[in-house]
Amino acid sequence: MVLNHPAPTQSAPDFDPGSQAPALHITDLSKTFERRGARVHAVRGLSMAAHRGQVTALLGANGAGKTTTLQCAQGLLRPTSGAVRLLNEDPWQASPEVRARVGVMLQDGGLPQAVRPMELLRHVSRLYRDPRPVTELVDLLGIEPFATTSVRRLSGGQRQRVGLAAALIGRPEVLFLDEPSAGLDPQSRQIVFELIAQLRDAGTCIILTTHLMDDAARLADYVYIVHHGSVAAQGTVADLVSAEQHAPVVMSVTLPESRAADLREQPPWHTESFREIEWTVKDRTVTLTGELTAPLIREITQWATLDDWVPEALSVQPRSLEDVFLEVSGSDPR
Ligand SMILES: Nc1ncnc2c1ncn2[C@@H]1O[C@H](COP(=O)(O)OP(=O)(O)OP(=O)(O)O)[C@@H](O)[C@H]1O
Repeated sequence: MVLNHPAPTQSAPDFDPGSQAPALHITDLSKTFERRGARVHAVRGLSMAAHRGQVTALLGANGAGKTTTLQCAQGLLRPTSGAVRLLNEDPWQASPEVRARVGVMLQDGGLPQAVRPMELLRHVSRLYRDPRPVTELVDLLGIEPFATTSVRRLSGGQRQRVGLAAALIGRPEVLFLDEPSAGLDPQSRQIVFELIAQLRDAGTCIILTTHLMDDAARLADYVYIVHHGSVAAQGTVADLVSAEQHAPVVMSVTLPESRAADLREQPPWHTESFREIEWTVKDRTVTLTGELTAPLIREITQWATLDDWVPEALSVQPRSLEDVFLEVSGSDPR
């Protein structure tokens, strides 16, 4: 994991140096808006890269700057400063050829309300030279039952699926997905996730935003945690939760009934070396939370096995992506 404090203007990593240049490369991007006379810094010095054949996730709390970043990357917003290269062009001035190689699914589908999904998809398909057959996407995403119902009457999850189909018609090399699983029921979510994995395996560069840890953990090859408009941490999910960088946070030991009194005597967590560790005792279980380094874990296990008895339960839980996220983004809602 790379933790970035404070928001630096670091250049984004080349995830696989042996492969081609990143399909999307953002360097030191900033975007400010004027709102009622005040300046809003939506993105501040954000750098990132996204590669073909990979899913890159922007993970962040509400208002962190994810959508604004994607909109700059898609050429829908002009950056205040910084550089964006999408398929080696500036997306703000991109040629129609480059635009045709990019698929975008906006939050909540971003679809016109009055049209029916089938009409819409057929219309979109006429814009491309070699479109993916509409019927194939309708089947794949289970759109058939509501293909002739106007978008206005569709549920959020149905709109998402139509939006995704529309984004895929042009066989995009780069696919942007803003909150792809928002509003999806578990079955649709599964279908969408499998589709994303297939597209990734076929070489598509997929860039998605989410605030769902689960989505990022399941889908992403590389994660950028965005906080207050810049990258606060980045890495693969495995890197981000790595026990080598930061020790597991939670350890619990349950003593057998016969040793319960030991919890009240002089266990190691009363010593100076445990001063940064929080601990609680409930019944016969002690739970320790904090930066549990190997020596501290050894002290606990030695204590628990001192007189040749075996604890009733002993567990060390690794940090989850959510723990990491809360650590870098803080726990206050925005
Ligand atoms: N057009 C705009 N005018 C003024 N402020 C804006 C505009 N667009 C975004 N912002 C502000 O910029 C900040 C970042 O917004 P953005 O939509 O990029 O965040 P986000 O990470 O996508 O959030 P969410 O998860 O809620 O979609 C927010 O404070 C938002 O209010």
